[in-house]
Amino acid sequence: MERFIIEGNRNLNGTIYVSGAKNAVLPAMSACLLTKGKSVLHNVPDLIDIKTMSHLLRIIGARVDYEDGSMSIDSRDVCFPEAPYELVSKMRASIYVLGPLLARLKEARVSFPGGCAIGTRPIDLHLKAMETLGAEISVDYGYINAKAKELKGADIYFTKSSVGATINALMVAVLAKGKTRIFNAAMEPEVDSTIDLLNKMGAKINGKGTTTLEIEGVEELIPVEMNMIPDRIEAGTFLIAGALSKTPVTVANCESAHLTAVLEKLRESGCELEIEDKAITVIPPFSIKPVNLITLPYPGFPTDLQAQFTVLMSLADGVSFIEDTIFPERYMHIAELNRLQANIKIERNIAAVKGVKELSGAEVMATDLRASAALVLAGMVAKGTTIVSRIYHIDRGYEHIETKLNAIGAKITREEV
Ligand SMILES: CC(=O)N[C@H]1[C@@H](OP(=O)(O)OP(=O)(O)OC[C@H]2O[C@@H](n3ccc(=O)[nH]c3=O)[C@H](O)[C@@H]2O)O[C@H](CO)[C@@H](O)[C@@H]1O
Ligand SMILES: C=C(OP(=O)(O)O)C(=O)O
Repeated sequence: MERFIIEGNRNLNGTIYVSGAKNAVLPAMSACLLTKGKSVLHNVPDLIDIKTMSHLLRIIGARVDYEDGSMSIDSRDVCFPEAPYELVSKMRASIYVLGPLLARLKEARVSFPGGCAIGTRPIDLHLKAMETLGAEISVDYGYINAKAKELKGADIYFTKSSVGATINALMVAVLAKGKTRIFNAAMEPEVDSTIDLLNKMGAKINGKGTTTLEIEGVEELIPVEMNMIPDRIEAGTFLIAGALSKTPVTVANCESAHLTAVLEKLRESGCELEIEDKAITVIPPFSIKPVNLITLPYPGFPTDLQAQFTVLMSLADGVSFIEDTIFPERYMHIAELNRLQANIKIERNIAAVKGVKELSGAEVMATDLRASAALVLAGMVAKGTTIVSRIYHIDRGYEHIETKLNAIGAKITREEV
């Protein structure tokens, strides 16, 4: 197992580069199963989750090759409609193969998904959408079995906004017969990116960027080549690293339009921001102001940046309240941050963060992907040395994070234990 040794009290300065978005690439890889040829995706990050999904697609019968950020997926021979527990338990995004397998092979057997320990993560909305489109769903031995003689367009109403369920429903509806309407669809950039990919393949989806999507089913989809969008969560993590620093940091290769709520909260905390076409420079405040925060579906503040923003608030000049409404139990990082002498209490699923003058290094444990990123940020500004164990979580979603941060002044060493 590997861990990070982080030397604290470091000042960051310079330009840091954002990779392609994991949460857009994973559904895109699954969507490639809908064609009967070779698609190519560019700007694909080198991440554990991407490797896990590649492995899963290979089991299903696709040929997947990856080199220098470009991935080719040849789905000609897709024939095995099963996603086994060993892989699915490692990554929630494996549930994204359910829709394409059902649409393409009219059957799928997928283990209930795993993923980060951030509270209960049901998939009832995914399954209800499949049923609405004509699938028969049954569950046995921890597996979801989906079967359909014919998939037919229909109206799907989501009682909750769900990124995953919206994407899975889209991937079935594009090949279903007739018209589907999805109401209360999620509007995250990763949903838009999936719509762009599917439409490029020949799907007919209207309503991108709104909560109502209209899909006219087509007979078949064709393979495509597409560039993946930048990772807004990685960008947001680096912006917060800049806000915690003493000198300006430029986050390059990012899409500021995807970060509106995050930029607003950074401004409220006292940061100055210089926004260019594909780069944002954050000029940190002399003293960090406390900011209250609620996570919400896009365009609200993302749950995936809640832990990192909590680190910023742990050093603010006052008290702030942080509530995660998407995953109300996503607070595993709090106990670890308190080990670094932050002063945070959880009451009724709200974190009350009382800013402290400084954090102090300690041994901490990464519990999930974004919590690990938060601990790295905290370790970089804490006094002394911080050791973060179980960093395999961070490798799921941040490409070469220590190399990127070290290039702008951090001192993080990866060590095998
Ligand atoms: C809206 C939102 O912020 N979505 C985030 C969510 O996506 P992910 O797709 O994992 O989660 P959803 O968007 O589906 O979940 C949104 C909410 O709906 C609930 N739900 C979801 C599916 C379902 O079948 N039934 C159900 O009740 C979830 O428990 C959650 O409270 O986690 C990802 C990883 O952290 C993030 O990248 C996404 O941006
Ligand atoms: C929690 C995350 O990933 P997953 O949904 O795969 O668990 C994430 O991207 O922050």
